[in-house]
Amino acid sequence: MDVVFDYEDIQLIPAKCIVDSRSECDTSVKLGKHTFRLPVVPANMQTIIDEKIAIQLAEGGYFYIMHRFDPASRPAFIRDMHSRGLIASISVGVKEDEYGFVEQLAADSLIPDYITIDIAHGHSNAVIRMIQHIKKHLPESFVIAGNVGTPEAVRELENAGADATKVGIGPGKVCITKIKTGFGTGGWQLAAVRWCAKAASKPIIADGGIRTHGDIAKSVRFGASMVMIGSLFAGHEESPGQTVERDGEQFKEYFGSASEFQKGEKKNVEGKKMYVEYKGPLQDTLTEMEQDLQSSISYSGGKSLDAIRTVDYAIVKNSIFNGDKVY
Ligand SMILES: NC(=O)C1=CN([C@@H]2O[C@H](COP(=O)(O)OP(=O)(O)OC[C@H]3O[C@@H](n4cnc5c(N)ncnc54)[C@H](OP(=O)(O)O)[C@@H]3O)[C@@H](O)[C@H]2O)C=CC1
Ligand SMILES: Nc1nc2c(ncn2[C@@H]2O[C@H](COP(=O)(O)O)[C@@H](O)[C@H]2O)c(=O)[nH]1
Repeated sequence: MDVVFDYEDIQLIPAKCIVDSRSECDTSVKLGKHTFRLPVVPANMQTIIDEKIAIQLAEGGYFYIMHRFDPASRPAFIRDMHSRGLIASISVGVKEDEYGFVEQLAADSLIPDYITIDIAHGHSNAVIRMIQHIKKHLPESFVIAGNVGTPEAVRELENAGADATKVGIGPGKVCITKIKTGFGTGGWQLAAVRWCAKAASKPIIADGGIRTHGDIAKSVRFGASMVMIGSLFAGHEESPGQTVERDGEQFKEYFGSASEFQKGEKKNVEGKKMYVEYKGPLQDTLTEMEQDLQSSISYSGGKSLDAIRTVDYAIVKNSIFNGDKVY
C-alpha cells in the first residue's frame, strides 16, 4: 500500500456542476438483484436495528441487514418480510448451529434475499466454509462476507463464492479491537477501503468509521459500493437501545456486538457501550443523508454516484475540520 490516510485526511475536489438543482442527482445503488435509495446500510447491531426498523427501511426502498443476536426469530422474520412483499436480509455467524440453520431454511424453502456472514475476523477458513455451505444450500441468496481488511482476504472470500465483502476491522465507534489486540484498519480505514477495492471484482461495503455524511461520498470515491454505519444511526426515536435521561436531556445506548452487554460475559470482549444524544426520527436522518449525498454528486460534476468515483482529491493531513462540527 502506498499512502495511508483516513476520512478526515481527505477532501474531494469539485468539478463543474451539470445540474440546475441538487434534486436532479440520483443517489440510488444496485446491490445484487435490487436497487436501493442510498448506498448506506445501518449496522447489523442490536442497538441499531430491529424488526420494526427493518420493515420501515425495506418499505422506504433502503437496504437493511437484520442482526443475528436473536437467532431463533430468523425464520419467522424471513416469512414476515416476504409476506409483506419486502426483501429478507439476515445475518449468520459461523458456529456449528448455523450450518443446520442454513440447511433448515433450504428445506423449508425460506430463501433470504441477502445473507451476511458477520464475524470479527472474516479472513478465515470458518468464513470460507460458511460461504460455500450457503452457496450449496441457498444458491439464490446474495452473500456478503466479512469483516476483512486486506486485498488477499477480499480475493479469497470472493473466490469462495462471496457476492460482496465487508471491509473494516476495528474502525467502529464502539470498537476496542485496536486497543485490545493492536490490529485493524482503525486510523486508516479509508485507505484500507481503497486497497481492498482495487483487488475486488465484486462490491465492497466499507464498514465502520463513518462520522459525517461527507464520509459516505469519500467511501464511494475510494471504491465502496455501499457503506455500513452504526453510530450515526444510533440514538433515534426508533432505535432499539435503551433511553436514559441525564440533566433533563435524553440519550440512547449504543453498544458493540462484541461488548459484554451483547455477550452477557466478559470473555473476548472487543466492544464497549456509549450513550449518544437523542436524535429524533430515523427518517429525518435518512432524508438529510440523501440530500447531502445529492449535493456531493453535484460537486462531483455528475448526476449519479458514478461521478464521485473519479473525482480528484487532496490529502490534507488532519487539518480539515479544525474542531468544526455541523451543529
Ligand atoms: N468489524 C469489527 O472490527 C469487529 C466486529 N465485531 C463484531 O462482534 C460480533 C462478534 O464477533 P465474533 O466474536 O467474531 O463472533 P462470534 O462470537 O460468533 O465468534 C465466531 C467464531 O469465531 C471465533 N473467533 C472469533 N474471533 C476470532 C479470532 N480473532 N480468531 C479466531 N477465531 C475467532 C469464535 O471462537 P472464540 O470466541 O472461541 O475465539 C467463534 O467460534 C460480530 O457481530 C462482529 O461483527 C467484533 C470485533 C471486531
Ligand atoms: N471491534 C468491534 N467492532 C464492532 C463491534 N460491534 C460492531 N462493530 C463494528 O462497528 C461498525 C459500526 O461502526 P461505526 O463507526 O459506524 O459506529 C459495525 O458495523 C461493526 O462492523 C464491537 O463490539 N467491536
